[in-house]
Amino acid sequence: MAKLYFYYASMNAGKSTTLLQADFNYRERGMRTLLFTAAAHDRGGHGVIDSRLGLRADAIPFDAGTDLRVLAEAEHFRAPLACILVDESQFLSAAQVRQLAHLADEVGIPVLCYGLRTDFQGQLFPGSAELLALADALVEIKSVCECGRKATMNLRVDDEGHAVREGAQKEIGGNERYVAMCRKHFMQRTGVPI
Ligand SMILES: Nc1ncnc2c1ncn2[C@@H]1O[C@H](COP(=O)(O)OP(=O)(O)O)[C@@H](O)[C@H]1O
Ligand SMILES: Cc1cn([C@H]2C[C@H](O)[C@@H](COP(=O)(O)O)O2)c(=O)[nH]c1=O
Ligand SMILES: [Zn+2]
Repeated sequence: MAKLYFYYASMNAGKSTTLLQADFNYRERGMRTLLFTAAAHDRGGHGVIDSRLGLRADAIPFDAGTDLRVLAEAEHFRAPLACILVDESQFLSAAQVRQLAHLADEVGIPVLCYGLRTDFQGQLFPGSAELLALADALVEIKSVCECGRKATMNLRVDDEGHAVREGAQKEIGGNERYVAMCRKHFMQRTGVPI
């Protein structure tokens, strides 16, 4: 049975790199894949998955109105897909995650989602919450805080490097705007009351 996977991590942990390696692995064996990424996440260009190691691939951009099930079924009908890979899956809606679950369960295509677990306030993203609830496999991709502990949280910083505590959940950016860190240091820097 095809499965729905959620590979989750903090920022700068290697999610996009791992996705692009998995994609290459399928394609070098002659199998067809379908890639999605969030339209809003245009750090490396619109509809592009880019890793900090320099790997890049074009992907179908999704926004709130995208029906991933319809798009994937049409592609699968044209020529069978071996796998669907979704980057920035924290930005999926709950309904879109259910579309992906349908593709795994009813169409038989494995779906690999890569994304953040929590935002700059330590709250789940909508897509991450639904993936944590529905995925067959939850796989953590690990990275380290400056102290050597596992980095599980994402601190948003301003231009002076000060912690940002309030703001919209979605703010596209990279290493200049976010620092992955362990929970202890995230709590200390944000001053979140216990
Ligand atoms: N030149 C490099 N050589 C090896 N690793 C690198 C290099 N540049 C960045 N990295 C590593 O790549 C990882 C970030 O990869 P990326 O796929 O962009 O992360 P994510 O998608 O999780 O934000 C980090 O662990 C970083 O240390
Ligand atoms: C923590 C957090 C992140 N984002 C955005 C910032 C980036 O554009 C992506 C994550 O990129 P990655 O390096 O591929 O992991 O998500 C956001 O909008 N809000 C947040 O709280
Ligand atoms: Zn730390």
